[in-house]
Amino acid sequence: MKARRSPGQALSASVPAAALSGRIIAAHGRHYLVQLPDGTLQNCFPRGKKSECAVGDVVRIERASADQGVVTGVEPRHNLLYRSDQFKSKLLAANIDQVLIVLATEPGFSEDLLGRALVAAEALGIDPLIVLNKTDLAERLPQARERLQLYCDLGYTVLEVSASAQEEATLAQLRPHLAGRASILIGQSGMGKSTLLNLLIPGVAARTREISDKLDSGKHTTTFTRLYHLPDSWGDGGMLIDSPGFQEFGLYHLSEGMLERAFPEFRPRLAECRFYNCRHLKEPGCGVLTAIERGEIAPKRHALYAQLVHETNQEVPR
Ligand SMILES: Nc1nc2c(ncn2[C@@H]2O[C@H](COP(=O)(O)OP(=O)(O)OP(=O)(O)O)[C@@H](O)[C@H]2O)c(=O)[nH]1
Ligand SMILES: [Zn+2]
Repeated sequence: MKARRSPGQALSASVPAAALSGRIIAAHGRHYLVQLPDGTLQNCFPRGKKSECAVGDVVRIERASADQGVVTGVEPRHNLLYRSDQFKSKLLAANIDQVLIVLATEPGFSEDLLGRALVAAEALGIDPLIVLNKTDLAERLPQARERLQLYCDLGYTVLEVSASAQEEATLAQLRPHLAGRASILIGQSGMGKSTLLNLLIPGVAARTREISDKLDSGKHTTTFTRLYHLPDSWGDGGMLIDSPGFQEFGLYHLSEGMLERAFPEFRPRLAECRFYNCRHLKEPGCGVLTAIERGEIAPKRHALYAQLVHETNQEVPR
């Protein structure tokens, strides 16, 4: 077995009593912006070399100067969403309730990325919400619906919206799902993530500039993960986290045992496998493989599972 240290583990231990407490609302490498209860933003850095935090983390800080601080501790997390391969981990967000996967009718979306985002959410035990945007492009809609039918059949919620052509209707559809919860937006480039964010967070451009100015301290503009508060009128403490678009969604940190359970359609079959340690790849008497033969599990879902199992077994080069 590989020994895997969870990111951020090193920091969780000691929390000094008299420190200030706030939430990380933006992160760029080891540079964090921490929002304090009075609304001020502090530029913060972790103390230890290995210590990592994520947007959404509630941290204790010690003020080093008027607008600088040192992160001295992290409150226990409910969860931590991250990507990883055998070389590195990339933290996405902590303490989230929902993964909002933004897809579009045009350009075509990557089903691989969708599948991985669903697995990541399942592994954390949080809800995924699939949002199909640009439904106003009517000629592209049937094909997108066809590609998403499998995921509807698996029980995932798919909302059809049009962020630029039907603003009010889109807001009305999303609001009940987002209000009072912490959601992270995930999507490939071009799906309309920024358009959605602009719609959901009034004044987001100015807010982003403020964060960017602080975080970059006058240097080049980079992309980074940011947390926005949903409008007060939406009710209690809802948050939306925007992550920079990415092409790869490695889930190296998920063990085979976690992977098999992250496919909801596999779960009822696991007890049917002849061998208690069945890997569901080519074992005789496998409940999952039998269900595929009967047409009850989609081969492409199993192909994704097999690929993730392959990736998680990659050796770390010495
Ligand atoms: N027809 C249509 N176009 C849309 C809709 N939403 C967004 N777009 C367009 O799709 C393009 C991409 O939208 P963005 O919001 O920039 O997409 P993004 O996912 O943030 O992409 P990146 O900025 O590359 O990360 C823009 O030209 C938008 O105007 C929609 O509901 N319908
Ligand atoms: Zn099996």
